[in-house]
Amino acid sequence: MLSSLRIFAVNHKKMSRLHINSMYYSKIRASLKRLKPHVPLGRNYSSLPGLIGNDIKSLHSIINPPVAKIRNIGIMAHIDAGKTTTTERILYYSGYTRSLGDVDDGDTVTDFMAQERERGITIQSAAVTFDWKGYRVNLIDTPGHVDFTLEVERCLRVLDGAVAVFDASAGVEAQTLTVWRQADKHKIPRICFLNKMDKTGASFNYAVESIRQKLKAKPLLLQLPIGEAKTFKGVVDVVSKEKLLWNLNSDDGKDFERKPLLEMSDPKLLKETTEARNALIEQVADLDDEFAELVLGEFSENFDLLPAEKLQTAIHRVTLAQTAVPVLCGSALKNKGVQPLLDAITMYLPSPEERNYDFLERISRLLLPFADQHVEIPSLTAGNIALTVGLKHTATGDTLVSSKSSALAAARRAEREGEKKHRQNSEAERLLLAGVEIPEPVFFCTIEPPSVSKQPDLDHALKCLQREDPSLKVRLDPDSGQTVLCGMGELHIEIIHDRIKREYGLETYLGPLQVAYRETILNSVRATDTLDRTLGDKRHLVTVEVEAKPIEASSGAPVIEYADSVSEDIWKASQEAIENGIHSACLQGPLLGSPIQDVAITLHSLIIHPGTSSTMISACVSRCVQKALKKADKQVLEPLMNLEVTVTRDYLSPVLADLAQRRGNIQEIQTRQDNRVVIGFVPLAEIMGYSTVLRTLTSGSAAFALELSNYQAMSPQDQSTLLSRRSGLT
Ligand SMILES: Nc1nc2c(ncn2[C@@H]2O[C@H](COP(=O)(O)OP(=O)(O)OP(=O)(O)O)[C@@H](O)[C@H]2O)c(=O)[nH]1
Repeated sequence: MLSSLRIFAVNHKKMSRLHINSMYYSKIRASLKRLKPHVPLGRNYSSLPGLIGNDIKSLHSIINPPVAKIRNIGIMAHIDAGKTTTTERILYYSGYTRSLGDVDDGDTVTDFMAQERERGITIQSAAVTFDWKGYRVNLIDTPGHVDFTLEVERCLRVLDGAVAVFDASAGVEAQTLTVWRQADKHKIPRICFLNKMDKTGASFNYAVESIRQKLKAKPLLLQLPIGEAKTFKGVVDVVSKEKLLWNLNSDDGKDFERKPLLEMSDPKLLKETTEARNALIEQVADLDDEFAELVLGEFSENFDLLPAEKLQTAIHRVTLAQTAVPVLCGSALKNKGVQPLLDAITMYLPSPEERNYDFLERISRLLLPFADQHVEIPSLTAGNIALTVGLKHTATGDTLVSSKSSALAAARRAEREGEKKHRQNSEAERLLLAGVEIPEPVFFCTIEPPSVSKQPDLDHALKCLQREDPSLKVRLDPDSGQTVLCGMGELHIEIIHDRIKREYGLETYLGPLQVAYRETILNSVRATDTLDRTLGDKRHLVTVEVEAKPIEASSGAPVIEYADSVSEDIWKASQEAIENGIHSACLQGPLLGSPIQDVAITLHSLIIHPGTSSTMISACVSRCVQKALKKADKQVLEPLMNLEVTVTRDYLSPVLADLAQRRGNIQEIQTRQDNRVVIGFVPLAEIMGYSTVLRTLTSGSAAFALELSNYQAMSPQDQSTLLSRRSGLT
């Protein structure tokens, strides 16, 4: 039996890139961060003889701990909330590193890609393994950019728990909402860390309230801050009624003192803490029957007598059940509050055996990740995260099983389950880890190799990159024969271009970046077509009649219907050829050559001469559908983005005036401390290069996040401007 050795499939020629590596980003907002000079890796890692160089610390972390002492966790957040800084502190306090890395200096462990160090952003997830008080923690730091959720999603499916990091001055921001929903989907227990408590405008209560309101979660306040913003100096542990103060003379935050709160020295804080503890006990009792029984029986008279361990065990159960989320606070940058966060990770987040996985897998070669360093290991117990190399056909989103026979057994079971479709939560579903959802790319551009002879090298590079990053799509333009890259945003394509150069040594040329439009039709139309061709001594003859009609917003692919007038025997015998023809016709609409969506195609008549090949049937159906689409009234659909701009009050007016010129539709302007948050929609075509404009308009003080909302119909005027521009008339 097996399971829960979860494996990230990574396949790449260079060992240095054997990290969890699918990428996913757009993050126009990222470019608002100041560019940083490349800083070579100069970190001081503890070393052990016999391991790769001096870079990797702990040999003891290679030895397998018991499963109950393993924590597989991810760190997730909105961009800039401080995930990487928090991870750096965690690595330092756990002894993994001997000096503190700084995102602003470009020398963090987990942001090890050259582009990450240069830009000060997280692009790929990085995994690190370290030990904390007898526990093994496998931790993944994920990117926080709002439109690039795939990398996060890819990680979430192998995690047992997650830490959601918040900027305490901003509360819940756009990307937090997105990843929170993803974590809900994968049923990941979470704890919240309100970071940046030292920052001007930091507000514990505001951030907690936004967790309650926006995430609809029940926060369990396990800590209270001592001071806020400039006065922040430590935290109170509500569970144990102790105060934790960081030694002002210790510049790395390693030294802090933990003291019980006393009536004599801290009467006010003690009163507040007792109230908070009582409220916490009541809240947990409300969510956990076992704890309620304990509290109402033995301790109903005086909650003060309830031992901290009993409360902690109940909080662990509630966290695992995901009925509430523990909340802690601190300042990673100022080195406060990170050690209690580590304690909470081991105490409240589940071990792999507490989660339901029913696999165990074996593979030939296993590696333990230490950011960009890797150590080969002979074996690993269930519940760990590891890397594997050399897989030729496995791509992101696949589930690996131990052998062909176990795969066949799984398939047989899945088949049996498929027959009992009415049963929910089938065996088949449990056999496979949830796949990743791959959003549709919204940008594309052509890419050319330096010379025709290098085209195979470029094809190979793109094939490898696509396996790592399924959000990157590559297709061949049928008219020009050029290779077309389709990606999630300007930066996504820019980084792919850069990686092809750095990792595959190919200097490629990108065409101008274009928005991925879609097309649809507005009325029903019919068309007929006949294909009559003799090849050699064989006659291929097909006649078809189809109807194309608009339908309510669908998933994108055309809905295919067969009218009663066509005999079932005839269409069933050629179903694959017919549907291939319809799909290929809908890939290129008549207006811009963009994919057609929200249409149904009905086959009304089909006459096939005996001996006609399926290629000819496909070709005839495709031509006929294209004829119908051409006859219909047509409509261009454009990607509409959710936009959130955070700007200081002084710059609000110019930002709004600029958005009005970009066909922006403002829904709401929120007040967040001294900032205004403009929330609305804007067509993607109008927002290209927005980071530079916004930086100029606001002297670099604003930030924005973008996310695809939906495809919307363009107004007749905008559509005709676009079509004239495309046909070179304007
Ligand atoms: N005042 C303050 N600033 C912080 C704190 N933690 C991080 N920062 C700063 O916030 C910025 C973003 O920090 P990162 O650690 O890169 O944030 P991130 O969430 O990893 O960002 P991405 O990886 O790009 O998603 C940096 O300039 C940090 O120095 C904190 O506790 N207080």
